[in-house]
This record gives sequence, structure tokens and C-alpha cells, in this order.
Amino acid sequence: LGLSGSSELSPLCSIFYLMSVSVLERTNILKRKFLTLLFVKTKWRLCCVSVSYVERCQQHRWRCAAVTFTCPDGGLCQSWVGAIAEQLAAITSRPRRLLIYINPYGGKRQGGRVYEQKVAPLFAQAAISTHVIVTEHANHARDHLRTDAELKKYDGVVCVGGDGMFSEIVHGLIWRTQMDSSLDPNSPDETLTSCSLRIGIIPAGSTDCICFATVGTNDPVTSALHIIVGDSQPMDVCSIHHNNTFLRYSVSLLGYGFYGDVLTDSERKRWMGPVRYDFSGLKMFLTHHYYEGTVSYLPARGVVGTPRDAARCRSGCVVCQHNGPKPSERAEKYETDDCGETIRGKFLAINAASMSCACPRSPKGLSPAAHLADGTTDLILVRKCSRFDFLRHLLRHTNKEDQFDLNFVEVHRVVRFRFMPRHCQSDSDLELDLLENGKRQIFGQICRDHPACGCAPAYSSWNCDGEILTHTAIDVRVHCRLIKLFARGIEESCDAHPYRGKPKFVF
Ligand SMILES: CCCCCCCCCCCCC/C=C/[C@@H](O)[C@H](CO)NC(=O)CCCCCCCCCCCCCCC
Ligand SMILES: Nc1ncnc2c1ncn2[C@@H]1O[C@H](COP(=O)(O)OP(=O)(O)OP(=O)(O)O)[C@@H](O)[C@H]1O
Ligand SMILES: [Ca+2]
Repeated sequence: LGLSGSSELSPLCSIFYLMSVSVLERTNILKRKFLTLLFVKTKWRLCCVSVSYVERCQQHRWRCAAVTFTCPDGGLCQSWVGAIAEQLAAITSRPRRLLIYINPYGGKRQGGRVYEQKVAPLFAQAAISTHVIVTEHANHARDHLRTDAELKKYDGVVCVGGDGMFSEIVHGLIWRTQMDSSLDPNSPDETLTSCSLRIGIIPAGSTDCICFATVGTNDPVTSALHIIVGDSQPMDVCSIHHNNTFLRYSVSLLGYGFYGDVLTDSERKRWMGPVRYDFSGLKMFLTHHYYEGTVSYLPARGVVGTPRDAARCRSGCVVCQHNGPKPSERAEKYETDDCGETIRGKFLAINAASMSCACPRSPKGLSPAAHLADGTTDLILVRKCSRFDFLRHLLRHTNKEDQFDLNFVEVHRVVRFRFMPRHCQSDSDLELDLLENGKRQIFGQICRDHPACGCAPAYSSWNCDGEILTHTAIDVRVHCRLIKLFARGIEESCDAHPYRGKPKFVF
């Protein structure tokens, strides 16, 4: 083995992402049946060093494996262990102390079990100390992070749950960070301070799209290993305001119309578990409501990449690196009159995807070419169309066809946007409508769509990362790289990776 110096150790570390190392003394070996034979055959005192490492498996999954080295010389063995432990301790990006929140009610209600059985043993093996809080009610984790948590004591925060639970952590951490920086979260033009603590996600929810889109799989062990090796992935966050009042942050999907209605309907069916989304999805597809309003947006300027690119955001993404925040970045003033675009119409869905929103239901996501950390969001407008056409659009989320290549769908890469539902529009806007469309036509339309007529509703709700927003008129702004995850982005085709499968030792 000859692991005498650090230069010989580093290739091993980089290939196998060394996790931990421990010495198995003779007594332990006796207890382990698979090593008993070795011990019996060996006449002299035997020491073993067990090195745990990460092995890449299929479909972006990672597993923990171990290799045991034996040596007759106890002293030499101890020096290997000392050298390796020293190397591990020198990796400052690895977390040593984690604050963990478990949502016992997310997804299939397996969060507690998943953590205890699959994750806690790995953290213990990697010598990570943990403070675990099982949440007792919604917003428990958010409020604890906002005010009570002693964040200085930790190197990261981990949530065991779904996108809603992740959203709680994001809200708590961002709020706390802005308060510590004396910033006003109610001002949409404020340049927010990025959170220093990284967030880990152990997927145990219903969609888990943030985990899926940043790791490539929803697997608790894989996520735990990304936390242990100290990965870091910055992520954009949208702030949502209404009349200069802060409402929420969004990192994945902000959807009005179809996805808002699906969420509203599905919340009443939480008892069904994850299948509630399919049930409500089918129901809302058949209901086929459309909504009128005005979307105005600031297109992303000076960035590389478009929502129709074939290239995807992957680990070490060059688009994200190029488009990241510039030192002089400040909020672009939002005057739609001189630099924004405005679209008025009837929409089945208005979606803003700040990342791909890939998930097991749609492995390429709502906006397959969206980027995790480029400071933009993809604004997708699905205009009123037939059920058949909408089905074609939806189906394309599940196959290789381009869901934007339809004449009723448009997509824009933006840094800010606003939505105003039609019935909230100002009198002057309505007057403009009258002029544009003619009196008879507009009154006929208002009557057809007005809720008092008992027909289609005039308003939908916003689905903000799986939470329902109470306001329909909103102002959205992207904050580039506001948070960091214990992830590295989806790795390029793992199946073709040279290190996949059984390790090949290079000595
Ligand atoms: C024919 C099959 C079409 C399948 C189309 C699948 C498109 C799926 C796109 C999923 C995008 C998820 C974006 C992530 C959002 C999360 O922040 C949020 C919180 O976890 N999850 C949801 O809101 C949960 C949203 C879940 C939405 C599920 C929609 C299911 C639609 C089913 C339509 C069936 C029509 C069948 C007609 C015969
Ligand atoms: N102890 C608790 N009791 C009830 N609700 C809770 C508790 N802890 C957290 N919550 C709330 O549960 C909601 C759903 O949780 P979570 O996101 O983990 O699962 P999910 O909705 O099934 O999954 P996904 O968001 O991925 O679709 C969150 O909005 C969160 O605020
Ligand atoms: Ca983005």
C-alpha cells in the first residue's frame, strides 16, 4: 500500500471520495465472520484498515462501499490511519455539524424511518455530529431557523422531506440572513445577501423536484453521500412581492392556471399521498380552465443560453459560470414602459421555472434547458388552446419532443416579471381594452368569464414550489445564487463514467 505521504494518498481520495477510515483490531476481526478465516491463518497480530468510499452506480445513484486493507505491523497500520485521517480533516468543505429537520408527514410519511435507517448510520460513520428536530407542525422548521436556531454551531442544514419542506428551510435561512445584514425583504429592489450555510435534501416528499434536478435521482443514500463529501451547488431564488410586500421565495416552479389549480385541488386530497397530483392533474386537465391577464417581463440580457437550447445544465455548468452575478450587479429597475415586454392574453398556464423542474413524473422537466444558477427564470406561457393540443403539450414533458415547439406556447428567459389578472387591471387598462376590441365584444367577454355568472372562475392561484399563494397579482425577481445546496448538479451520463462500477485500484 505504502500510503506514507500525502502525494500518494490524493489520487485515492479523488477517485473514490474517501468518506471515513477506521482501524479494526483483532477482537473486532473475530466478531466479523467474513474475516475469521484470515485471522485463523495468520499467526501474528493482525491489523486491518477499513476505508469507506463512494462508488457511482447507475442512474446517478451513489453507494457507500468499503475496502479493507490488512497489515501485520500495527504501527504501520496506525500511521496509515493517521495519514488518511489527517487528509480527511484537511478537507474544509466537508460538514462536521449538521442541523437536521425531519418532516414526518411529507410524501408517504416515511421521513423518520428513511433518516434513521439509511442516513443516520452514514453520518455517524463519517463522524458528522447532528442535531435532529422532528417537526411538529407546518412552518416549525422555518420559524426555528428564523429566530431560535444557533446557526453558528452548524456547517449546514438538512431537510428530510419534499419540496415544501425544502421551501421552509429556504425561507427560514434567507430571512435570517437578510435580518443579520439589516436588509428589508419587503423591498423588491433590495440586493439580497447570499446564505452562507449549505442546505442538504434527503428526499422524502411527493415530487422532490429540487433534489431530482440537482442530483439526478431521488435517493436518500445518494443525497447523504453528497452531503458527506461536502458538495456545493449554488441556486437562484425568485422573490415574490405584491404591492411592495414580500410574499414568498420560489426555487423551482411558480405556476398560475393549470399547476395552481392542480395544487389547490390536490391539497384537499393529501391523504392520498403522492398520487393526489395525478388525480388532480387529470381533473384539472378535463376542467380546462383558462385565465386572462397581463404578463410583463424583463428579458435576460447579456447572458448565454436560451430556453430552447439542446444543452442541459450539468455539473460544472459553463453557462451558470458565465452568467453568474457580476461584482457590480444591482437590481435592474423595472420600468416596463422603456425596457420590458408586455403580453396580454388568455392562458391555460403561466409557469416560471427557475431550474429545469425535472422530477420522476417528467425526467426532463418543465423547462429542460433552464439553469440552476444563471440568474434567470424561464417564463412559459401556454395560451388558451384545445384540450387535445394541451394534452400534446403535457405529453411532451414525458418524451423527447420539444414542449415549446407548439404555436400556443412561448417561452422567454427573464430576470423579472409581473402578472396582473384581468379583473385586477386598472380602469385605464380596461378602457384600452374597450378601444382595442370594441364595446360589445369586451362586455360579452366579461360576462362570460365573470364568476357571478357561475361559469369559469376569473382567477387561479399561484403554485409556488408546491405552496398556494394568496395573491394573484405578483412581482417576481430572480436573485442569482442566493442559496447553496449540498449537491453538484447532475453529472454527465454516469453510465459512461470511467469510475462507475467496481473500483479499479491504482497503486
Ligand atoms: C399524459 C401525461 C402527462 C404528464 C405531464 C406531466 C407533467 C409533469 C410536470 C411536473 C412538473 C413538476 C414541477 C414541480 C413542482 C414542485 O415545485 C411542486 C412541489 O413539489 N410540485 C407540484 O406542484 C406537483 C405538480 C404535479 C403536476 C402533475 C400534473 C399531472 C398532469 C396529468 C395530466 C393527465 C392528463 C391525462 C389525459 C388523458
Ligand atoms: N410536522 C408537520 N405536520 C404537518 N405538516 C408539516 C409538518 N412539518 C412540515 N409540514 C408541512 O408539510 C408540507 C408538505 O411537506 P413536504 O414538502 O415535505 O411533502 P410533500 O408535499 O408530500 O412533497 P413535495 O413538496 O415534494 O410534493 C410542507 O408544506 C410543510 O410545511
Ligand atoms: Ca435559473
